[in-house]
Amino acid sequence: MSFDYLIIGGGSAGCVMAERLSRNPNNKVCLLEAGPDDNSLLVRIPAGIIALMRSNKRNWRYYTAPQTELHNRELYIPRGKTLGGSSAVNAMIYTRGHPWDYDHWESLGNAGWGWNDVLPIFKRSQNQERGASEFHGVGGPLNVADLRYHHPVSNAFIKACAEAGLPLTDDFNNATQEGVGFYQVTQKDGERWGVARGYLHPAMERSNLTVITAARVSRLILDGKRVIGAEYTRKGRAERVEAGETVLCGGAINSPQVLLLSGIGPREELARHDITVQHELPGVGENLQDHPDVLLVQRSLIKDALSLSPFALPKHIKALWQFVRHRNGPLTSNVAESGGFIKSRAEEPIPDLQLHLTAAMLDNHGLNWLFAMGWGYSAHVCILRPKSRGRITLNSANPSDNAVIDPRFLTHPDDMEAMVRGAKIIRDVLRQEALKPWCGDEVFPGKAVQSDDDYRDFLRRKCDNIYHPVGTCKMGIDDMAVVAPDSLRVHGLEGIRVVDASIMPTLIGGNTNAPTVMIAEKAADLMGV
Ligand SMILES: Cc1cc2nc3c(=O)[nH]c(=O)nc-3n(C[C@H](O)[C@H](O)[C@H](O)COP(=O)(O)OP(=O)(O)OC[C@H]3O[C@@H](n4cnc5c(N)ncnc54)[C@H](O)[C@@H]3O)c2cc1C
Repeated sequence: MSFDYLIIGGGSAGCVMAERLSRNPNNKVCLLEAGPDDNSLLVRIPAGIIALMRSNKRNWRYYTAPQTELHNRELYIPRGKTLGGSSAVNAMIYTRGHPWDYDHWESLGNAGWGWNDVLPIFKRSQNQERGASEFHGVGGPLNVADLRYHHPVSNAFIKACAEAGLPLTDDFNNATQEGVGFYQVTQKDGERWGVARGYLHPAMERSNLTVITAARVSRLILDGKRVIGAEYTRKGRAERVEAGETVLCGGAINSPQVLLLSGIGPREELARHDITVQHELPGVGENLQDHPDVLLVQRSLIKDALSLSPFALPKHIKALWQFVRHRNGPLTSNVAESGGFIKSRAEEPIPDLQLHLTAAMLDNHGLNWLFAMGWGYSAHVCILRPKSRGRITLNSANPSDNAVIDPRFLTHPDDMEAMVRGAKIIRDVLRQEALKPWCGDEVFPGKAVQSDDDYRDFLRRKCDNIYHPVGTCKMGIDDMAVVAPDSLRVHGLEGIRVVDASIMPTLIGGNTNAPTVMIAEKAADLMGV
């Protein structure tokens, strides 16, 4: 098979690329996705995230390497494995980060990626249901809506934040970002509106776009320094596809893995696995950044939480009816309805913490079933610009082995101290008057945690991640950069670009789906399509 363009990975970025590249009927475009299609009720129903978190079918279900600062725990890393990628399994929160993040990218040598350059792209890629404004656009493919359902404890959490002296806001995507409130979500008419729904599904009507699912790319095919296609396996058979240009959209974990398997990366890492060096590029897999996150959990006196208890069954049946009949009620919840961006101390120039409140008892990403059968609520706090840096390496040269994911969480001491400040702030919020009707026993951090050392110990035991790995094929002009800012072409190679969350030079201060869509839209602009 031969195409003009080959897209590897049908996730957030891959869906945008497929739509943009196939707009011109003269372009023959092929999209290879490792997972199945996204035709699933669990994907459509927003609260389906609870089941997708455990899915073997549409979730890669990765684990990190042992984290040295976290008692060598191996942390769960869910990633979407279906059309739409992680946008098909995510919490649908629509945030972009702070304008500073993009001006910072530009200051690192990435001309054209400053806030004033990217704001128009964010605006044109969205359909803001509240209407157009200085910061929002209408008519774009990504539908951005207010939640149709708010759990009472999410409301009380916002009030408690105000009582604790935190600012409130009704828009996290303005110039300041600061404040607590309800998140807006990528939903439409009460259903998840992932990037596949917004971009890919309409484009799949086009005869010049071929989408092949269950096709896992094992390596790129090179002719000298030019990439001419890729090999993939489907139903146990090895296949190949050739293309004039290949766009790698495998996400921050799989894109570097595919490059490494193809002999593109740091010499020593390739040598360790007897992979012939096709192109030495020391930055591939380096610079991994993710948001470390911890949960503070309260038991609830009122039994109204999202519980997996059998006693909650009648409520769940009613919720299903509300969803089926009216597309509203608890099943339209994104399960992290309220939260926001705050400063961990007065001298921070911009918010350095993000909060998410879940009206459920959560431990280990909800994978702890027994715990989730309790009645309670959980407040996440994460630091937005961690200084720790990790890496993606190979387990082996076998393409069906998972990569080694080592975010090295909290290895930078400043990250630990910011997490301690964050945990203290949230604990204070959870004790405020507005939450008193719910406030039962504290589960985490627990009564014994009082001193700063206790908090550090708590974080070593419980700190985890909140699903935003980026940076492993970073954009830039320095020695460790993998792609060039003016084209997203891989340095030193022809016929190959990387377009996904892995190109972020630094992690933005917010959830990463909308920024990934922006990256892909901008990539298409740079390609002139
Ligand atoms: C549980 C969860 C909750 C999240 N919540 C939010 C949120 O509320 N808001 C937000 O903004 N962000 C959220 N995120 C993050 C956001 O969804 C991601 O940052 C974004 O989707 C990343 O897009 P991507 O294109 O880089 O990668 P992905 O969307 O992960 O896409 C990569 C695609 O490539 C495919 N692939 C990988 N390797 C291969 C291969 N070898 N061959 C073929 N195909 C391959 C994968 O199956 C996948 O479909 C969440 C993520 C998760 C996992």
